[in-house]
Formats: sequence, C-alpha cells, structure tokens
Amino acid sequence: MTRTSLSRFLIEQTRSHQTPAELRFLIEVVARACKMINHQVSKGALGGVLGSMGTENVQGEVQKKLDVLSNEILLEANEWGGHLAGMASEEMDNAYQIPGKYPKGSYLLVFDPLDGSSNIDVNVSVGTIFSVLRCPDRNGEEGDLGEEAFLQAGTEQVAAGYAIYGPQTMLVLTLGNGVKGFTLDSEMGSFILTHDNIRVPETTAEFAINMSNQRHWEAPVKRYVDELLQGQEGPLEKDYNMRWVAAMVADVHRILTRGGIFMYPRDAREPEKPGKLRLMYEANPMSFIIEQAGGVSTNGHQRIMDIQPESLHERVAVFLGSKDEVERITGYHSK
Ligand SMILES: O=P(O)(O)OC[C@H]1O[C@](O)(COP(=O)(O)O)[C@@H](O)[C@@H]1O
Ligand SMILES: [Mg+2]
Ligand SMILES: [Mg+2]
Repeated sequence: MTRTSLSRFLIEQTRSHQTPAELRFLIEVVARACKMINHQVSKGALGGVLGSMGTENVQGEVQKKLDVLSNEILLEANEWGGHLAGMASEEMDNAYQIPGKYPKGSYLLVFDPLDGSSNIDVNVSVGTIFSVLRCPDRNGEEGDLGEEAFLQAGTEQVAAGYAIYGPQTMLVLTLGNGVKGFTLDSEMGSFILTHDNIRVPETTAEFAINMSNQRHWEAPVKRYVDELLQGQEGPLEKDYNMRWVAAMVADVHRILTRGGIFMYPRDAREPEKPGKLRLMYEANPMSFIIEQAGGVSTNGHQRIMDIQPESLHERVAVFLGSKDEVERITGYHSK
C-alpha cells in the first residue's frame, strides 16, 4: 500500500499551485511542533509535566505546565522560519512579533497551544488548534506589528487545523479545499494521510454541551436542549445521545467523524462575555474545518467566520456541526 505523508501531500499541493511554498513550509513546522507536544503529553507523570504552573493567563485561567510548555514549543519552532510575521496565542497577553524588521514573512499564526487542558491530569484527549492568516501588506513600512494585523474575520483564514493527542495522534487540516486527516505513525515519526475527504453527516442524533450550565442558558438554548431531551416523544421525534469531553478538539473530532452538534452558548454566569470559547484560537479555525467538511457554524445569530474580531482574546458563543441541527438552534435565536 502506498502511503501519503503530510509532507508528500503538501508538496503535491504546491506543485499543483494550490498551496504557496511558504505556507507549505509553515504547516510542516507546525506539524513538527505538534509532534513535540505529543511527545511531552505522552510522557505524563514520567516527564514531570502534569499539574499547574501556579500562574494565570491573560484571561484569568490557571495555566497548566503543559499549556506553557506547548506554547513555548510552538513559538520556538516557528520563530526563525522566515515565513511568519507574527504569532498570537491564547497563553500570551500580546501578539508576538518575529524579531527583525517588519514586514518579514507573509503569514500570521494564531493558536490554542493546548486545548482541553483540564483533561491533562486525568489522561483524556487534549489537542492543539491553529489558524493561519495573511499578514496585511504594509507597503514595506517598518514598525511594530500591532494587534490590529491579527483582527481578521475567519473568512480570511488560509489554513486551519488541529492535532489531537488521544488513543491515536492525528492532524486534521484544511487549506480551503476540503478536510484531510493524518494519523501519526510514531515509529516513522510522520503524519500519514488516513482520512482523505472528511465530511460531517447532515443529520445526527448526538449532541455535546456542558449540561451543568443549563440553569444559566438563554431561552433558545433551553428550548432546543429541552426538545433534544424529549426524544421520540418530543417535536424532534427521535432519541438523542449526549457526549461531552470538555476538550473542544475531541468533541469536534467526534462530530467530524460521526456527526453531531457542539454547543458552548453564552450564559448568565458572566453576562458581559459573549461566550467562553475564543474566537481567534478556537472558534474560527474549528468553524473553517467544519464548513470545509460540509457542516455549519454560528454564534446563534450569524456565521462565526463572518464576525469581525475587535480584540485578540475575544470570546464567542459557538454552535457547530451537522447542518440541520445547527440551523435549527440558530433559527430559535431569531424567534
Ligand atoms: O469545562 P467546560 O466549561 O465544560 O469547558 C470546556 C471547554 O473549555 C475548553 O477546554 C477551553 O480550552 P482550553 O483548555 O484551551 O482553555 C474547550 O476546549 C472546551 O470545549
Ligand atoms: Mg481551548
Ligand atoms: Mg488552551
């Protein structure tokens, strides 16, 4: 059986003029960093990587040792590539400019270095989410690459992907022409194409939401979940199953594999925030992947990828997955 590695796949993309060489190189470097993170994650207690750092990130969340380590791995791997102008991460207060005169590379990389970090210490799947944007053209002007350069709608993404560190380590990638899944062959040290054309089934009987927040939800979400729970006897006339891994990567990966709807609505716990998940690091890359796989992604009111970000660490409500279900709950928001 001939196997297509991620490198081979990317080379073919460049040969057929679908992916610029610089972007190919950037994805290769990110994939290499994900392999290194995978290695650290898999060491667990043996590597002394479990537990908290005792610090907080810009969003006031306690940082795990692996949050910080994964962030450092991604920064270091990408710092000298020449293809990037800057990076932004869930774990850094401000955007990071590649040292040297601006502009340098053509792209910007944004990432959630370790998603689902509450799962680390209990040995459940975690992941890395990333998104690639073009660096705005500044006509050769020098100076700091400010936060504004990153504030681009999700529709501007040129690539997005995630790595999932689970029973198998996989890299799922879109370059804007469908979604491919690569499984890490750890003996060879390479990602091998195993899922050629990932598609989200249009209908589903599975949902994912943190039910413990039910009393804080807004009316449309309460109504929809109540209908799901009524099963056969309710208006949707079928029984639904529920799953919640508490790592967006793992929940989205399941939806890409067998359909479903993922929801993290805004709620009354922190009414001033539009949701928990981060627009730039989580919602936009996952929305790009889901849409490229034939699914739908909204914040209940509009397509997530159409939202114009106003700040780097902006949050957003998320409803994504199988078309019929996402359209139903989005419709409930307008009633
Ligand atoms: O614990 P909760 O509130 O259910 O939240 C789970 C959500 O939080 C997140 O873990 C946030 O990600 P981080 O671990 O990167 O902060 C999502 O992956 C997941 O969907
Ligand atoms: Mg996350
Ligand atoms: Mg994270």
